[in-house]
Amino acid sequence: MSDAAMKLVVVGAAGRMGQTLIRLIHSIDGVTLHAAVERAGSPFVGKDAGEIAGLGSIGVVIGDDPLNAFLDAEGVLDFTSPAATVEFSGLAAQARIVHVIGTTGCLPDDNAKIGAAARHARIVKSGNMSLGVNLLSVLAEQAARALDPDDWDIEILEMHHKHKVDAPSGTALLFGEAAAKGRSIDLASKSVRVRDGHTGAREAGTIGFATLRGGSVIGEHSVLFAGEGEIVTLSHSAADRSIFARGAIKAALWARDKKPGLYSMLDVLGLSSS
Ligand SMILES: NC(=O)C1=CN([C@@H]2O[C@H](COP(=O)(O)OP(=O)(O)OC[C@H]3O[C@@H](n4cnc5c(N)ncnc54)[C@H](OP(=O)(O)O)[C@@H]3O)[C@@H](O)[C@H]2O)C=CC1
Ligand SMILES: O=C(O)C1=N[C@H](C(=O)O)C[C@H](O)C1
Repeated sequence: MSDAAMKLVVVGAAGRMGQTLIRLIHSIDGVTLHAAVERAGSPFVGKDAGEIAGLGSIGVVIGDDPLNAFLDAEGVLDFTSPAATVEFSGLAAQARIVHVIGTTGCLPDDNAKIGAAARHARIVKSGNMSLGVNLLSVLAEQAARALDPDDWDIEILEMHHKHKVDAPSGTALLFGEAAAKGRSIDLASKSVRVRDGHTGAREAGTIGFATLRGGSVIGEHSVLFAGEGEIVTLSHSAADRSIFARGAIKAALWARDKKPGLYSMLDVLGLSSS
């Protein structure tokens, strides 16, 4: 593997995560900001990425041509939108580079296209890039395996800032998948994502989701195991977006010498059980 700093592109450079990534790349060794990209027509195109991220000028101007940015880069860090991420995965495959995907809200059709791109790109995708959440997902899987579904109900609660556009959060779904794996069930057929009106009693074995939105909350998640007379709660609080950015950079460096394929943060962190 090369000793030179890994050349990274940040797409969605002016967004909440894009700015956080640019600040972190600037402050650590082993990675360098090769290019920064926003959508064509964005008011941030042509501006210095460091100025937008609050660093002052760093000499990297935000562009709107992702393929050109990817061709001489080694990896792309992507916290944008599902449509943009699908496009970027195809371009990352063309450029044969690492694509770290933090974008949430992808539908099955989007994931199929991302999976196809992973034949040529090294893709790491996760609904949450933090160490804490990924560790907690392993614990949620273990708890779900240990607790009888006839006696213990699983509910997943999340709260995020008022600007978030997808629900449930990628992290809530990650916890849901972990709990479903622990119970050896299919999440899609067992999840209850909305309750309203006369719902009837709770069906045993289902996994419920509840979503709160408001203010500037970065990310609060709880996985509740509710039994007769007791509740076990696994919870995670994000106090700063740098936990996600740090995970994304770690993922890019990890994937640098891997074969093309679709990987998760559990693979990156050595927490994968299968
Ligand atoms: N996995 C994880 O650990 C985390 C995941 N996320 C996820 O990351 C995503 C982004 O979150 P956040 O940073 O808060 O959102 P923001 O809306 O602040 O940032 C997204 C940025 O991407 C830009 N963008 C959208 N489409 C394109 C495109 N085609 N080309 C270039 N840039 C584009 C947006 O521009 P414009 O405004 O013009 O559309 C915007 O600047 C969400 O899906 C969120 O859930 C967030 C935090 C952690
Ligand atoms: O949109 C966000 O902000 C976040 N999105 C991710 C999610 O959907 O879980 C991760 C984190 O919670 C912040």
